[in-house]
Amino acid sequence: MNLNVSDLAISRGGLPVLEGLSFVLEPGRALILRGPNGIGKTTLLRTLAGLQPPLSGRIEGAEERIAYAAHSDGIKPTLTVTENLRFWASVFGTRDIAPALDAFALNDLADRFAGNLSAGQKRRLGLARLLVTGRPVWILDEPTVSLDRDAVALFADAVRAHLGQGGSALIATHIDLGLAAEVLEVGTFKAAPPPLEDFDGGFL
Ligand SMILES: Nc1ncnc2c1ncn2[C@@H]1O[C@H](COP(=O)(O)OP(=O)(O)OP(=O)(O)O)[C@@H](O)[C@H]1O
Repeated sequence: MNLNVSDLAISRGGLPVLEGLSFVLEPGRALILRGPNGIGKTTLLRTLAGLQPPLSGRIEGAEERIAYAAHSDGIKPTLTVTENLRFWASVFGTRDIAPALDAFALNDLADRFAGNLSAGQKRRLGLARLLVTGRPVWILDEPTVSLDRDAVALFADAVRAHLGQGGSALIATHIDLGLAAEVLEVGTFKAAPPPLEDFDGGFL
């Protein structure tokens, strides 16, 4: 099933950010979001994840199918790595956390409290959560922040495996992940600034 986005307009803090955005994300495909800081990539991902409504347009194929990895990784610091993954598995109605531990090289850290992990280790745990969701559409906001080169490679491998199993991924990133993916330049869809209600006042 595709994720279909048609003529989407979105806002943040009451101001329009992007408009006229349309794309299709097919099973087995990855789409990389590119664009300068502040253009609206996070706002777009938040909207697709259902955290805020669009101004207008249509999003089809998102319901109950999206796993969202945001800037904040949402790990529970007083639970161990294993307990975190088991917690998320129970939330999403899945059982097997072993592939997630393996994919992100977390076995040696399995009994450590998540709050005591390094930034990159926490990020690996946050990304491992994707695997226990069982959800097919991964929405990822700068997923490689804090990751070293080996961990970036692990992440790219996990995405490739996910695509190979018929999943899809929409990834906002400033780095080259080495994935066979299309690139969507978000800046093309920058919204026009709202008209000034008080035109003269705008100069004062
Ligand atoms: N909580 C907020 N309240 C109001 N405005 C916000 C908020 N967060 C972001 N913005 C503004 O919304 C616009 C879009 O921000 P967004 O975070 O979507 O950009 P981005 O493309 O993801 O940027 P970056 O590459 O820096 O992560 C920016 O002008 C930003 O300043």
